[in-house]
Amino acid sequence: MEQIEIKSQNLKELKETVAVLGEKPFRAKQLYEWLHQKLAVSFDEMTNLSKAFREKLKETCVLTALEPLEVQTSKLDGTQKYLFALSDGNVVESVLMKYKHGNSVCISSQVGCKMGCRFCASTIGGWTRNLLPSEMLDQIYRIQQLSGERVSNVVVMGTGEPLDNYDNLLKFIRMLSDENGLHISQRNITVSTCGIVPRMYDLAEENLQITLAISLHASNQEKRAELMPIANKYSITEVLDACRNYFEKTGRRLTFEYSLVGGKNDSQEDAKELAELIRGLNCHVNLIPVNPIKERDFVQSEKKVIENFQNKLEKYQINVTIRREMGRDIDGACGQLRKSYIDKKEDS
Ligand SMILES: C[S@@+](CC[C@H](N)C(=O)[O-])C[C@H]1O[C@@H](n2cnc3c(N)ncnc32)[C@H](O)[C@@H]1O
Ligand code: SF4
Repeated sequence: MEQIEIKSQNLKELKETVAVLGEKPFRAKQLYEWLHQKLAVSFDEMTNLSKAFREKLKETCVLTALEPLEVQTSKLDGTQKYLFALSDGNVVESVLMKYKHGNSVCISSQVGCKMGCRFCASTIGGWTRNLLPSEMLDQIYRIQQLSGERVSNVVVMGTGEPLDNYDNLLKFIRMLSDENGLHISQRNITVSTCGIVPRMYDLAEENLQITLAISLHASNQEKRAELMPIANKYSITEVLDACRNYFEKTGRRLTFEYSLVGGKNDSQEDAKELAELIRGLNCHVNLIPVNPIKERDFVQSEKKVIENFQNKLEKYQINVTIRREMGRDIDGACGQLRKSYIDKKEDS
């Protein structure tokens, strides 16, 4: 008999599992709390469940728990990068960032990525598989336990394209915000996408309060397609239409991420074109100085160029911030810690 992957079950599914195992319905809530509030990593910890029930659980279920392989801590700002092993030997990375307003965790949604964006380390080795809801949740659970810090914000901005793992992502969001679990407000959850248009329309219908962030990175179709192959499938116009629909349906302000690549998309004309493109949309632009990766020859825009870009957008009344670079002294861009671990393993 196939084992039940119990940490990906929501409370309703857990009630069914508990019934099949011959236990009273109230046990499901106790079990859910052990898994998602007390963050248990073994059935033996669940001391208010009978020994016989725990034995049954061990026989019939697998309990997903990520194993920390490496933790890097920034001396500059306390940012921590975690490398976790999954049960099949794959590895994923996650980041804990400490801000005045609370602690934020950036999680991965897939092992690798199919999308091939030119400046991104996460896609260099291709895509291996989707992460399960439990594997997304457990990145947060383990970080909360290992760091002793309460996590208040979650961003799905690590390796992978979350809307390419749609069903698992939705289950993850609902379980993360469930009052019987960590109960993180959906308003404190951000999902970042490269612009999978049909899924953006689907997401608008899910009755969620999350923030949707769109990786735009260019002010026109041609430039975007140079940086992001997905633009050949869904045009920039289609992405913006989907954004307008998302705002109409959810009332949630959108975030546009714009990685500034020296000499590629950082001119004053680019800024003007961007302002015109998104005019009238309730949105916020996050400028990200691109983090150079050794496999590509992209360079970061100069500080002055970044500031001028920001000023130009502000002239057009666009809400804009420059993303503070967190953990600058530890393994660079997103996906690089995982990549250097895999490279080292292959070398040896
Ligand atoms: C790694 S992606 C994951 C979420 C989703 N796949 C997406 O593209 O929005 C999160 C953000 O990091 C940005 N990013 C990736 N590599 C980067 C780099 N080397 N420097 C700066 N930003 C980068 C992406 O463009 C995207 O806006
Ligand atoms: S930026 Fe996002 S979509 Fe593009 S390759 Fe990286 S993880 Fe994938």
